[in-house]
Amino acid sequence: MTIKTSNLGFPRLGEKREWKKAIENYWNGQIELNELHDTLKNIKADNEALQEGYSIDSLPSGDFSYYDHVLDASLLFNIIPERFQGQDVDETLLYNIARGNKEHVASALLKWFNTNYHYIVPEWDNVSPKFNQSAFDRQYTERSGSTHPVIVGPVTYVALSKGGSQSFEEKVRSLLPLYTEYFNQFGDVDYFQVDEPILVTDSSESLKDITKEVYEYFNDALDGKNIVIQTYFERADVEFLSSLPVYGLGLDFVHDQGENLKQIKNGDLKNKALYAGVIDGRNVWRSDLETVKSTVQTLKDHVDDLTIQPSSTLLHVPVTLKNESLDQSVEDGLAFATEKLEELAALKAYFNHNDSSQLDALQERFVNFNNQSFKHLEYDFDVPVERASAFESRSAKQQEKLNLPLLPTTTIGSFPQSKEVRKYRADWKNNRISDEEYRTFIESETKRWIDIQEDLDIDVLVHGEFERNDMVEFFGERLAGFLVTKFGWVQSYGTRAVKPPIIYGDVKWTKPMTLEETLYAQSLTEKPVKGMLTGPVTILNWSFERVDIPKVEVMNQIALAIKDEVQELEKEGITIIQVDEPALREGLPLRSEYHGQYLDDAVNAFKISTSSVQDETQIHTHMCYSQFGKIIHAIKALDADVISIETSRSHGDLIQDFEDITYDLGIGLGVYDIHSPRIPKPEEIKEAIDRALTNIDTKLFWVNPDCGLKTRKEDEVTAALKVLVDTVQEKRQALEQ
Ligand SMILES: CN1c2c(nc(N)[nH]c2=O)NC[C@@H]1CNc1ccc(C(=O)N[C@@H](CCC(=O)N[C@@H](CCC(=O)N[C@@H](CCC(=O)O)C(=O)O)C(=O)O)C(=O)O)cc1
Ligand SMILES: N[C@@H](CCS)C(=O)O
Ligand SMILES: [Zn+2]
Repeated sequence: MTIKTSNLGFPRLGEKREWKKAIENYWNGQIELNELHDTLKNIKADNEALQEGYSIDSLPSGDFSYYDHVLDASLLFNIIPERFQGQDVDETLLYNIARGNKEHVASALLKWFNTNYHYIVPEWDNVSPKFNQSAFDRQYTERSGSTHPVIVGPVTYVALSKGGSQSFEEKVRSLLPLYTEYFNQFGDVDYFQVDEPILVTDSSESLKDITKEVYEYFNDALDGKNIVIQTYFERADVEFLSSLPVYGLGLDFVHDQGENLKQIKNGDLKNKALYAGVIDGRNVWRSDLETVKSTVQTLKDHVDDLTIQPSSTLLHVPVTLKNESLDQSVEDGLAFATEKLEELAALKAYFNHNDSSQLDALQERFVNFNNQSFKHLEYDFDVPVERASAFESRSAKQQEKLNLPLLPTTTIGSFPQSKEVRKYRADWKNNRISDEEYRTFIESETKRWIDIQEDLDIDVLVHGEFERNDMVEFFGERLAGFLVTKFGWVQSYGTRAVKPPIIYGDVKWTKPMTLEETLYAQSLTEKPVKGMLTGPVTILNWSFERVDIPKVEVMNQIALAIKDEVQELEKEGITIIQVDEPALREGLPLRSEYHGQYLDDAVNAFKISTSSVQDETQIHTHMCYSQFGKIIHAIKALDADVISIETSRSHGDLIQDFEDITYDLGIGLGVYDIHSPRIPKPEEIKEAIDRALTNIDTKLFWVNPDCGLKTRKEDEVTAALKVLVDTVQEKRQALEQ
């Protein structure tokens, strides 16, 4: 049997983020739409040429996007938020929904399963589903050669959406003729890749009937066109999926704890082509091709029609190693998107042409890397994981020290990372300016923003994080055990990207990382300045983690390092320390059988970092974009004195979770959406506060924006914060009367 190769999706950012730069230039009016089209067309063509260069048998199409592929599906099927209806379906509408405009708020952003990628949540209220030809034409421009169009499947699409009075099933059914119309747009294609990752989650049991209905409908309507149901990130129910009338199944053989392979060996896959995800699509390690070889051999023995591919779209890994200048011994261990395609090509040559030369060369590099020992330190994880006193008594001591007003106001940490800030950092990193010049600049920016915060009359101040490129990469640059890349960008939301650091060895605190900037800021004001750290769970989840030791051990190593930093800050007189954990929810396993262990480990790691402080030191944490329902008890168990959370983009849905349990620790409510340039109206902020205060004790309540303000412009920040502080001051007066 000949084995084929395929790919599920390629990063759209471009090698050096050309995609981001073009779109942002278009938004800023620096280029016209034509030029945007041209640049994006070139990136797409480059991506295709690169994949063709590795003789991938079937390339994805339609995975490229002008913002987000879920939003693309919404435009394709006319699921347009009510407030944006009536406009032409074009780029203006696309970016209005994604970013909001002067009149209307943007749609909500949520995490795509357990990744750091955000999709735009479809809204069903009063929509008129129909097939939009213009949206299709932009998305699926013809390519020559073998291709499989990619689209998010109807069950997943509806499961990820919100609003509307129709039932889940009604929504799915209303889309089926539109998907058919979509399929019928194409002439000859290899197959249709219909992404249904929702079918690897717990919900998959309750979704079986409608899933069956959908794929039976397509089978009747499609006149023999080949559909592959693509799953990833966890094991699937192979027997059930095999019972559906589709041509093939896409399964993840990397993140399935061995369960997909077991099912294949068990003979659960019947009369289906198998699209086997054998190369890790979301971590950066070179594959052990000897092990992959034996997996593929086993699959070959059980399956008649076999295609090998990455375990998921490569959207979640950087484009290429070729622009990096890493030590060879480390680079040997890595494979970004391009190098993963090289691995597929080597496997194909081995299986189809009995040519093992490429495979042997790659395997030699894997072995070189893994022969080095990265585990040598001993750790004492036996440190306090409980605060000395319960919340009530320590919070009284904190208030005595801090003397904060009712409804204290604060921000989440970062202030605008302006072009100037980024330029200074780039100049410093490239040795164009000295350490001293960089430090002087960071200090002047910090001072400017301490003054702005004082003028605004905010109660608890922040230093602004001007010295940080990113809240995780910054710590990755300073902790032992991490390496950072030059161009290892991965899309996070819209045009915003991150460069996750790579954990390759034992993590260790070596010297203070945040002290200088925090103490400098504190020296400028009488008001408290929060120490600002990223927590161990988030550092782990937003890094590419080593896989040679258990994940929990890596998390605890990071936790000890953050504990060391917490203690340094406390020792130097910082009285409020915020340990951000925005990625805690995202790391939740997709199957609930693993939730308990994950949450226990995550809570424990946070508490390793934060429990050793005195009662008087106030520990804050922050989480954004989170759907808290399933983890609310773990959030409470963190025992943070104050948590600040995002609520405004979910239009208040989220606070319900905190209302539903007795959350009796400090809570700061995000009262406006920082992802949008829009300035909030006082009534909106007042409404958000009033709603929360109906159930949350006034004495426990703080007011803050949804998240850090690094992406916003200075005038947007000052205007929005003024509205926030003015509204709170009015509210305070009303409460005190
Ligand atoms: C809170 N969020 C975060 C997530 N994940 C993280 N790892 N970090 C997060 O903060 N996930 C969920 C959310 C996602 N939110 C965001 C918000 C904002 C960004 C963002 O702004 N990203 C920037 C890149 C940030 C960065 O690393 N900058 C570097 C490099 C700067 C740069 O572009 N340099 C230029 C040269 C500059 C010059 O010469 O003028 C270059 O390299 O070309 C830095 O500041 O040093 C973005 O631009 O997308 C991401 C996620
Ligand atoms: N302190 C960080 C948290 C972002 S989730 C910031 O303000 O950007
Ligand atoms: Zn945040």
